[in-house]
Amino acid sequence: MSVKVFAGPSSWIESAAITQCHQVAALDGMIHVAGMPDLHPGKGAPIGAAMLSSVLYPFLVGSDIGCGIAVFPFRLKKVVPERLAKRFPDLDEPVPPPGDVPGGYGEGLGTVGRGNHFVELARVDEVFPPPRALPPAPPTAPPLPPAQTSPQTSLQTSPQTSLQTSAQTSLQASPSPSPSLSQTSPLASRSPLASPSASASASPALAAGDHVLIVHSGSRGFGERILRAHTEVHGAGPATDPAAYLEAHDSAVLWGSLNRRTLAERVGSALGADVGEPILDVCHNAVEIRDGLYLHRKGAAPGDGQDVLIAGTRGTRSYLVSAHAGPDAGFSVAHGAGRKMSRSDALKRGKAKHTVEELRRTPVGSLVVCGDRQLLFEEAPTAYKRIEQVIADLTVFSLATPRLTTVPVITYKTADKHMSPPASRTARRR
Ligand SMILES: Nc1nc2c(ncn2[C@@H]2O[C@H](COP(=O)(O)O)[C@@H](O)[C@H]2O)c(=O)[nH]1
Ligand SMILES: [Mn+2]
Repeated sequence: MSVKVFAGPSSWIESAAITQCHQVAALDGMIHVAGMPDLHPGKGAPIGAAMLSSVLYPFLVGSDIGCGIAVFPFRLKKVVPERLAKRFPDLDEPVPPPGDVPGGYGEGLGTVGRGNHFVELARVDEVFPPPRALPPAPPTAPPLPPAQTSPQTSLQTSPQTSLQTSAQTSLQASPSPSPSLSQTSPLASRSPLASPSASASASPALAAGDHVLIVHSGSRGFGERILRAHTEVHGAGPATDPAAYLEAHDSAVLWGSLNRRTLAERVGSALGADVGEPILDVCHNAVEIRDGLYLHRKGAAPGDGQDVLIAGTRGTRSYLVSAHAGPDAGFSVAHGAGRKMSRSDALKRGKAKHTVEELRRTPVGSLVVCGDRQLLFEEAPTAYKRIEQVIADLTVFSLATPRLTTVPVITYKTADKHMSPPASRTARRR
């Protein structure tokens, strides 16, 4: 029941998020809570955290089970952003599901979903020279770098804000997951997505100027249905039948991945692009079984020996990193910049600060396809923390090594009826 937050003295972490980490640490069976530098408060549980426990808690994964970020090589003959933005298909309209869709859940396949989800055409910007040798994941807790001690003082606004303390509540004996479950769960042995830590670090064959499609989406209504079935009976309590929850969870993880591929194919075919196999597809809301324990991740990417795209915002760079996090960090890294403002604050402040036109063309010159004005403000780049700070923290704490950056060209959030595709404009003229 320890809590450790990987944020340096210059990083701003809301005290409410630290409080949530300690509340989670006090749960029965909880062993360790690792907060990432993009840590921020969520609904009842922190976002940007990896939580290791002998007890399985579905609410710690949340409703968007299987949400993740995939990066696809996206080869286009000519990139004229204004023209391409108009050709994006309506990604709020689902496609017919295949017969063997995971979990038999057919609704909403091929849709991006609202909120933070997005499909982004991005350009590879800076490619960093390869590191000489990646440090292996430490077998035990590494000594703290100097930066780790300072935030303890800078964040001491409440008794619960110290960054590495033991939770006040003592660990109560709780049943460990049965060994047979750990061995037989699909999570223990199946696909790299279902077993996030299993995937190897691949060197992406990308060069500056190449284009990629970044797809951030989850399991839409499927994950929500799975969580609701649990919470309606047990609220924030543990899963009484972990195997049943895990079976549904694994289907949602696969569904999320299928959805990201479907989105990439839809956009590829509408834009006339050649879409390759994903360079990476990493799920940041899931539970992994590790040494017979449950490692819950909510807004945290598996980070022990694999590449991860850490999203910035639609108006800043994103970073592809090689992750090498150890047990202290819950074998995890950040998944994004993390929200700095609540949606309502972003809306209120944004309206005073930005025009809609400003938000449709970002400071890096990229275009935003978003027909929903409110979402434009809620998701403004200024609503997020600085991605450079997140990456600096991951680097200082030896959790990740930056490999390259991407810069947005077109970010699709939701259909914009003013930007109809050429085909429908032609149809209307007839
Ligand atoms: N490159 C972009 N990144 C974005 C955009 N909108 C949000 N974000 C980042 O994604 C993470 C994901 O958050 P999650 O908790 O919903 O999984 C978020 O922290 C932002 O940093 C965007 O349009 N483009
Ligand atoms: Mn997500």
